[in-house]
Amino acid sequence: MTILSEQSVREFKHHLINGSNALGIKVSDHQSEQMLVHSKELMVWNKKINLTAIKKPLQIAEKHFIDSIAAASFLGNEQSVIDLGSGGGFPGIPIKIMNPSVNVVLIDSSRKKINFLKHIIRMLDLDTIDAIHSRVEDLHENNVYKNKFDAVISRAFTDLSKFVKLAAPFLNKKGAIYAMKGKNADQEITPEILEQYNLTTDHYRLPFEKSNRYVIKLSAKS
Ligand SMILES: C[S@@+](CC[C@H](N)C(=O)[O-])C[C@H]1O[C@@H](n2cnc3c(N)ncnc32)[C@H](O)[C@@H]1O
Repeated sequence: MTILSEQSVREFKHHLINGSNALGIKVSDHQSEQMLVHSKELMVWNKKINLTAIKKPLQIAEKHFIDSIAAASFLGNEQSVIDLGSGGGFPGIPIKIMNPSVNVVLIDSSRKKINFLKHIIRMLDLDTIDAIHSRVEDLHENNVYKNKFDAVISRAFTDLSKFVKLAAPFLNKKGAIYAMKGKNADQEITPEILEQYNLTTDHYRLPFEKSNRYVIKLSAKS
C-alpha cells in the first residue's frame, strides 16, 4: 500500500535530517530511510490499532523521531538500554537506529504494540534488540533483566517518582535512569528522588514547533 507520495517522502526525510541538524545531530540517508519505514508502518498499523495520536508525517518526524534522537544524544556511552512503555517504539527504536551497536530492550504491556514492534525489528533487520510483552513490574525479579542495564529510559510512561521505582530494579551498578519530559518537568522532582539520586537535567527545543523538552538523568549516589 502506498501511504506516502514521493513528494511526502522527500518532505519527511528533509524535515527529519534538517530538524536533527538544527539540534547538532547528523542523521544519515540510511538512518532517515529506516525511520521512514518505521513511520509508514506506524501510519498503516495505526488504522487498526491505537499506536499514536500523531498522524501527520511531518509531525511524526518531529514529535516521535527528532524528539527521540535528541533525547538519545544525552545518553552516555551506555551499551544496554531498556525502554519502558515503548508503545510505537519511542524512544527505543530511534535509539537503536542511531546507535546500532547498543543492546536495546523494548517493554510494553500491550500485545498488539509488541507485535508491531517485532514487525518493525524484522522489517529493519535490526539485531541485538528485543520487544517483550510484559508489565514492567512483572520483570523485576526476572534474572534476564534484573540489574542488567546501563540505562533505563522512558517517554510518556508515568510520573517521575513512579518511573524511578519501576526503573531501579533494571539498573546495573553504574546504570542511570533517563526520563523524557515536556513542560513542568521540574515539578515532578521530589525530595525523596534528590535524596537517593544525583540529578542532572538537559534541555532542548523541538526544531520546528519550538516546544521545550527535558531529559532528567538520575544516577545513584555512591
Ligand atoms: C502513552 S504511551 C507512550 C508510548 C511511547 N513511549 C511514546 O512516547 O510514544 C505509554 C505506553 O506504556 C504502556 N504501559 C503502561 N503501563 C505499563 C506497564 N505497567 N508495563 C508495561 N507497559 C506499560 C502502554 O501500553 C503504552 O504503550
